[in-house]
Amino acid sequence: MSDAEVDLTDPVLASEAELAFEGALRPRSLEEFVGQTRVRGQLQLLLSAAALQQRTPDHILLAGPPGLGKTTLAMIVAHEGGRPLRMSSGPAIQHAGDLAAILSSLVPGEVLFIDEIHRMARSAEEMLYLAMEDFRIDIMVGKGAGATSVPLDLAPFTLVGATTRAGLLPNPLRDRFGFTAHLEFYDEAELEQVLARAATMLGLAIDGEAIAEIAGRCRGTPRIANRLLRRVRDYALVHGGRADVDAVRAALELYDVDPLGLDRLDRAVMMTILTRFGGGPVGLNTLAVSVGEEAETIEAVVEPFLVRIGLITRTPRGRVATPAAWRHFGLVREGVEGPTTLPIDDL
Ligand SMILES: Nc1ncnc2c1ncn2[C@@H]1O[C@H](COP(=O)(O)OP(=O)(O)OP(=O)(O)O)[C@@H](O)[C@H]1O
Repeated sequence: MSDAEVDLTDPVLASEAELAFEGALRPRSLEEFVGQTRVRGQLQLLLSAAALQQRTPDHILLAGPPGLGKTTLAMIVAHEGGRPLRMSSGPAIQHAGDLAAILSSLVPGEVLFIDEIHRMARSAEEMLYLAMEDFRIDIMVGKGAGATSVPLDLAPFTLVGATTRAGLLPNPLRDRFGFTAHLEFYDEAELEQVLARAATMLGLAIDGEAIAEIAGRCRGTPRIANRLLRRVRDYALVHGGRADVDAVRAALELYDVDPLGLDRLDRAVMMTILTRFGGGPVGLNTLAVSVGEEAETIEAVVEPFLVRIGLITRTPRGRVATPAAWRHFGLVREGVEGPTTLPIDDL
């Protein structure tokens, strides 16, 4: 996908240009990593203890929505311990053999990062149990009645698994991680730090007010913060002006990112709940069909943000719009008296 096709507020990484841009901005140490104070402290302790005992650190599971820093933390785990890093992902491991090839070629102490670990093949998952616990796998040789299993010792390694859907991992796999970190959305002060750091690295002169304006619109997600900053930089460059708050507002209006950070898909979801289903409740699949998007995207990307900023709630019968949502979209629920619009500050 080209840079121009990237949806600006989609927290999932998409374009090649962005990959290079992110690589340049990635923090390299826990100290440089902004926010997630608790997780940072926990990881620091785990890594320091392993270093003192001269052993490989425990396996680590990183859970949380896309773009919050899971890949960055995996790289930091390797970097801080001076260990090599091997990167793979669940969708790339479709057979136990794919995993056996990776595991058998690890060098002692290597960090193996498996992104989207919940999408790995079931047969590979089972192989991973033994590998994580005993640094050993059983390889099946031959077929049918003559098949035998040959044990293969592995070099000790640290598995860092990342998932946006921790609930989808089978318990035996989840239990084999020595530590699970739940990454949280970032608050605005933290996002301002992420943005200020990125602006410095990009050599972009931007004032505090402009940074705060971007921080308020990036859905608690550093990846989106960096992406919006890039568009603001382009805007200032093309218009020959400063990257000030006016440039931020103009650039983000151009890209259809509203003051709450809602994009076109968020708005489509909200308007569907509000106008087609009278505010809900609406089931996830019905909602997905109505807006023409995959249920998984709505559940993993759109919904957590809308819940977080208080525009919808999840009930056993489906998604329901909150009074704040009616106000934000300037709508009135049938049969309910009230003003049609209230300022966004009221949310
Ligand atoms: N705590 C942080 N401090 C500074 N920058 C950060 C932080 N977390 C993430 N970033 C920035 O956001 C970008 C995205 O982070 P990263 O790729 O680690 O997210 P992710 O959770 O692995 O996403 P995905 O699950 O989609 O791969 C990084 O390139 C980095 O520049």
